[in-house]
Amino acid sequence: MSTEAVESQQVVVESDYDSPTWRQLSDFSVTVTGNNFPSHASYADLRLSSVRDMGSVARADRKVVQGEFGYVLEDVPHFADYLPDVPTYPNPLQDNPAYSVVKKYFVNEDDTVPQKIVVQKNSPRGIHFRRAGPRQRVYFEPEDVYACIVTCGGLCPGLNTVIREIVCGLSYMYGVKKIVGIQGGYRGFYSRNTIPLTPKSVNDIHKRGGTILGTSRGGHDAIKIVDNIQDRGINQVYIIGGDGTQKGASVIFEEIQRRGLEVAVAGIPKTIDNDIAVIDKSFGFDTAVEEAQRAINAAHVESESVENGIGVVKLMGRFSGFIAMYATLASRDVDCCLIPESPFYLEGRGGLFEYIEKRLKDNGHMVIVVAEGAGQELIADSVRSMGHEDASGNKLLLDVGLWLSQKIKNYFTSRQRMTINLKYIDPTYMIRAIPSNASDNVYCTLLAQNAVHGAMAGYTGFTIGVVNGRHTYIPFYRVTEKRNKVIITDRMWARLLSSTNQPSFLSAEYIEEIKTPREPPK
Ligand SMILES: Nc1ncnc2c1ncn2[C@@H]1O[C@H](COP(=O)(O)OP(=O)(O)OP(=O)(O)O)[C@@H](O)[C@H]1O
Ligand SMILES: O=P(O)(O)OC[C@H]1O[C@](O)(CO)[C@@H](O)[C@@H]1O
Ligand SMILES: [Mg+2]
Repeated sequence: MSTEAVESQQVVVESDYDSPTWRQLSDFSVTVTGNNFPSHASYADLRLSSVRDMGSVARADRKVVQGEFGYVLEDVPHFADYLPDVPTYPNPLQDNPAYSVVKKYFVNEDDTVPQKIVVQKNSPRGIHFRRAGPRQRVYFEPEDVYACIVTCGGLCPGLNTVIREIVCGLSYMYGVKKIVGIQGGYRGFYSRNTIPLTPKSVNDIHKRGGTILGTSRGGHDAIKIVDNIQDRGINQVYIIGGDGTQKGASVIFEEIQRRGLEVAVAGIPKTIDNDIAVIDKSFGFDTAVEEAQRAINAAHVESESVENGIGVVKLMGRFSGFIAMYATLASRDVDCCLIPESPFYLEGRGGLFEYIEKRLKDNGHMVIVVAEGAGQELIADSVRSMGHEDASGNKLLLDVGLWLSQKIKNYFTSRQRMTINLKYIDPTYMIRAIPSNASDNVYCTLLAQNAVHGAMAGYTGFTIGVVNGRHTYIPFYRVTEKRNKVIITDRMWARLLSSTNQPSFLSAEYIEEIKTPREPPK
């Protein structure tokens, strides 16, 4: 990087991420001089001075570096930000025979990955994340590392693969010997014994579904958890779980930082629903879509074997319909896909019943895929809402599959409209409990290895994720502040609609409204 380019870099502390476009605080930005990207130590100094200048509006937990042409690096914390005197060591990978012939194995310290890859000639370069991978120097001697792994939230194919590859990555790449598993999710830190993990003990766990460590919802007590980490002398914490888990990991990291501990906290995002923001895809999703085909095939075979057969398949997806959408697109046997993001209605013109009737008349059978979070507002209208939450505070859903099946049956039996033959298939937990497929296994391996490289290099308070095909370290707040959802005005949903030929359930006014460009604010 040239000196001129470096001289124009500025460090700012973001004040308000809730606003749709993030605000540039030029009054408080600091020009970085020197002949390299900000080193961690100087960066920390700049960051803290910015924080002081900005008083109460500053967010000390966010590291944002600005460069030319609208370049923004949303960086992750590093030990050097709050522990300036921590010694560093050469990366032991340098002497690893497996990597000895690799020409450029270490990641350049300055490498970052853009979030937005489709750009126009004059558009700003936008948000970037720090590229993941091994660094020349590490912040731990292998014999000093005491690592732990915990899995939280619901099951997902690939959990065991990630556990296996963290253990093997730490052992084979860095020579780490002390690794333990925390049993039963977050509460296991303070209520259960740890289990030792070695490459031998995890050797074939990737062939099994579930998590060998167990998991749970609720039970997140940051003080007790960090007390336990401190008491045991653990200095690397690998936390595998969904959005709730990553929020919990962020709180643990803050407490660790507040206590000034040299403990790296690395999150590995997990969710079968694929609803974690920023990342291209979450592990286990491919496996889920593949396994869903079996249920859809069964529904298709059942429905086409009888007169006016209807197969209803419920798939997971509490807030996002990605599994349902991809499983539908993959199968081609699905006539209608219902997801939480696309409200639908049953009766009247353009409604679901009208479509089913037409489809049965034309084809003699049909398959409906419904994501578990779809139509919840319709069910709540007709059934008294349970209004319950699970131990983590997630709203418990009403069974849309059962409800929909009953509604369809009622519709066709009332006034002797048509004799139908409906089969309802709920494969949700069968899909979640299987081992990951080959492609997810590779994906899990790379996530685990890059999480290990990050922690060894002194990065902390990060989630490892693939952004535009590249592994990156993403600040926790980025993956927890919102959920990834199917955008029904994007091309992918249009592709689905054109493949199933189902109604969009959108009113003509709504379609007109989104097509009309809005007046820019004066
Ligand atoms: N805002 C939060 N702050 C601290 N801890 C949290 C927060 N939200 C959730 N957790 C903790 O994270 C753990 C997992 O959360 P949750 O049960 O919501 O699953 P998840 O990680 O979102 O995965 P899933 O995709 O299965 O929902 C629980 O132990 C819960 O107590
Ligand atoms: O029954 P559990 O374990 O609470 O999990 C159910 C939820 O977990 C998820 O699979 C997310 O992990 C959701 O799709 C589903 O609603
Ligand atoms: Mg969740």
